[in-house]
Amino acid sequence: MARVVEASAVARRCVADITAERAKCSFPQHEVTAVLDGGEDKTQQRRKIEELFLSDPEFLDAVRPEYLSHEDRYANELRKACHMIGKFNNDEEIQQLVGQMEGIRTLMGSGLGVALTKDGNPLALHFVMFLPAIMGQGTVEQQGEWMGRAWTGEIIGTYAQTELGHGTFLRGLETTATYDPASQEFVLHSPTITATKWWPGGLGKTASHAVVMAQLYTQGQCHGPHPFIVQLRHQDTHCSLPGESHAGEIGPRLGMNTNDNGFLRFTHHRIPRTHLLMKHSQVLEDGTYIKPHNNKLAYGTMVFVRVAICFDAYRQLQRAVTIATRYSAVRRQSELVPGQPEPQILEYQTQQYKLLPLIATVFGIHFSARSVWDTYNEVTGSMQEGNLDRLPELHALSCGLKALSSSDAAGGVETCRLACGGHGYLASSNLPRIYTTTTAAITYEGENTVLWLQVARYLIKSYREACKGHTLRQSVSYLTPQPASSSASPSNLSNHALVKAFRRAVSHLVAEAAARLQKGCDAGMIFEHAWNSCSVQLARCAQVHTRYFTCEKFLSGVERAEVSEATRGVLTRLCRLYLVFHITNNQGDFLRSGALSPQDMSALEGELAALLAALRPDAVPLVDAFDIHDRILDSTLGCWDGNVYHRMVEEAEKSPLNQKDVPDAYHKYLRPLMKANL
Ligand SMILES: CCC/C=C/C(=O)SCCNC(=O)CCNC(=O)[C@H](O)C(C)(C)COP(=O)([O-])OP(=O)([O-])OC[C@H]1O[C@@H](n2cnc3c(N)ncnc32)[C@H](O)[C@@H]1OP(=O)([O-])[O-]
Ligand SMILES: Cc1cc2nc3c(=O)[nH]c(=O)nc-3n(C[C@H](O)[C@H](O)[C@H](O)COP(=O)(O)OP(=O)(O)OC[C@H]3O[C@@H](n4cnc5c(N)ncnc54)[C@H](O)[C@@H]3O)c2cc1C
Repeated sequence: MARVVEASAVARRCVADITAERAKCSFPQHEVTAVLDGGEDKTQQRRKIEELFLSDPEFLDAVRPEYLSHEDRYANELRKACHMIGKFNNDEEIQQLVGQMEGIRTLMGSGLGVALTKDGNPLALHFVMFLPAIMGQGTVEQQGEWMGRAWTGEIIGTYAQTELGHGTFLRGLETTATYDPASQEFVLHSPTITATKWWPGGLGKTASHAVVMAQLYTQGQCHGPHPFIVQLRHQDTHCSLPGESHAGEIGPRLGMNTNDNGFLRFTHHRIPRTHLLMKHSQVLEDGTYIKPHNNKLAYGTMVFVRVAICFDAYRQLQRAVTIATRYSAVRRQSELVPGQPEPQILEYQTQQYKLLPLIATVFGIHFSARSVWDTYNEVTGSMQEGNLDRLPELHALSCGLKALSSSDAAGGVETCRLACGGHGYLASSNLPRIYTTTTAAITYEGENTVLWLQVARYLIKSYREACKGHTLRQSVSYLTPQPASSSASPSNLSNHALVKAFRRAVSHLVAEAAARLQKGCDAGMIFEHAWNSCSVQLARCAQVHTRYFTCEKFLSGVERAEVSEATRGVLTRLCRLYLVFHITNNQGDFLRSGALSPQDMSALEGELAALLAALRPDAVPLVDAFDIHDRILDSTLGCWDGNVYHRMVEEAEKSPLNQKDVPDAYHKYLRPLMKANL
């Protein structure tokens, strides 16, 4: 009984601490929530959908997934994923709320969808890549043939591109699709072990179909990687199709273990000619190849997914920083002043330095991802009308923001874990799972270093064009060399002056890299070797350019937001923190280019400390404004009421090892050892 009384005193203290934080709020929280949701109506809609799904007992887990076997874990997540589709298909209210067609995809990828299927959704690839591939790469007839069945879940697909030997270098894929005009079929074949498809999500056991990327051969010529629809499993029995294709799961991974990532091999597997997705390029019955307007159009599905990943990174970081910030308001440790009560760890400036820039980063990713999404829609809209002019810009923007958001989010989640001390290492904090999910995005859909180099390629090309006097696209127009008179240090350090300083720092970095590249070529290196010898510097150009892009979008997003002065105030402080944090962390770039002076840096470092102090009272209110339901956070450390210690103990008690006082393993292994010498 004494223990219970003591425990509830602790609970009362924790709850009191977090409640006191909420009283400090300086802004109307619903406005920040609405900014992030895209309007108050969207907030209401999201909450309603969450309520409809979270109140459904089918989405509850009988035990923590970590305690299940590999197979049971997969089955449990598949059960929930299928129930999610069933619920969507059979409930008109949900369909209206989420939107008839796109809705189910949005739902699966939303914070809610990701939280319901905790360790990876076996149907994710179906919605995120298989359907978009058919939409983006199929003709109207092909869409008619496949889309309806795919939306309802009659067929389940994946996107099988990566092979054991090649992921990054698409032109190096080895799977072949050779056209046979006699039977009007393509013959799919994996000529070597390294041609085995490896990694596609859902390929192991879930998918009945796949979009397979293979080298297209016709009339004796190879035309590069193209997308083909391939049936993998029998429509009634779900058995593998005997002999000609062989699929399976690749085994346990760092995380996302219920995505049944798979392998696939073909042995002269025949598919009809019409299974080549022919929106951009065609093979006629006699084997004649019709070229696309641009041979990178076959890579379109990846462009879409790279943009989608930015939103995912945003949501994962939101969850992690909510957990770590709430916990930091409840956790008390050490003495700030000897003899005085232990402070909340959020009082330590170093803790604020870990968390507040991450709260700002959530907004930075939000505003820039929205902007890239708008660009994606504009560019794909004009591509429908045959105008491909802005495709290179979209490619560079989507590569840059995918790389920046995934690395910021993964680094940020790890910082949040560290900010929770030992308890952040517990599965029940949910930080390990959020981390393993987030860090995967650094690798998939284009490994980040490789994507940085794609951005650099665009920057150098643009810079060279600017030097020839050509006009550049808006996102890189600042690379145009400026007259010397415009390069004086800023007269003030306003937000706009700092964004301008970013522009100057990137321009300088790009000009230096271009000069070094040229020097290599002038010294007799072939361009590719010169490029490789500068690639560390080139990747850096891409990173700073993309950071500049996020700063610019953050600032314009805050300026344009239709909110009260109090909300604009807190968002402006966050934006300022984001700018100052990244500038003071990368001083070399700004000092070398003369964009800022050492005196400016001192002033900004002083301001950084002041910003942390100014934002400290709004830390918990800001993460509260992310409006993440406790079930979606799924964390003993991050729960709304702050009752952390009770939840931790409650979760620990559920461990299967705690169900028996003496485990069977004691009798089997430990006892013989302990009693060996008796
Ligand atoms: C939930 C998610 C689950 C995960 C799923 C997956 O991972 S699925 C698997 C995901 N896998 C991956 O993501 C694989 C990552 N790898 C790749 O995407 C490509 O192989 C590559 C881009 C690295 C190089 O490709 P390459 O060797 O063929 O090309 P290159 O370097 O010789 O450049 C030639 C020109 O093409 C341009 N261009 C390139 N891409 C695009 C595009 N999409 N659009 C428009 N343009 C593009 C480029 O800018 C350049 O233009 P320039 O300068 O000549 O005017
Ligand atoms: C969780 C997860 C899910 C996935 N899901 C899918 C899926 O559904 N479908 C699918 O097809 N694939 C999938 N993949 C595969 C993924 O797309 C590839 O792993 C990714 O594109 C990287 O390719 P890679 O593995 O060949 O790495 P590699 O290219 O071998 O990278 C290894 C190292 O080499 C470096 N490197 C390689 N090329 C260059 C270069 N040109 N310049 C400089 N450095 C270079 C990289 O930077 C990296 O450091 C998934 C992967 C993971 C981890």
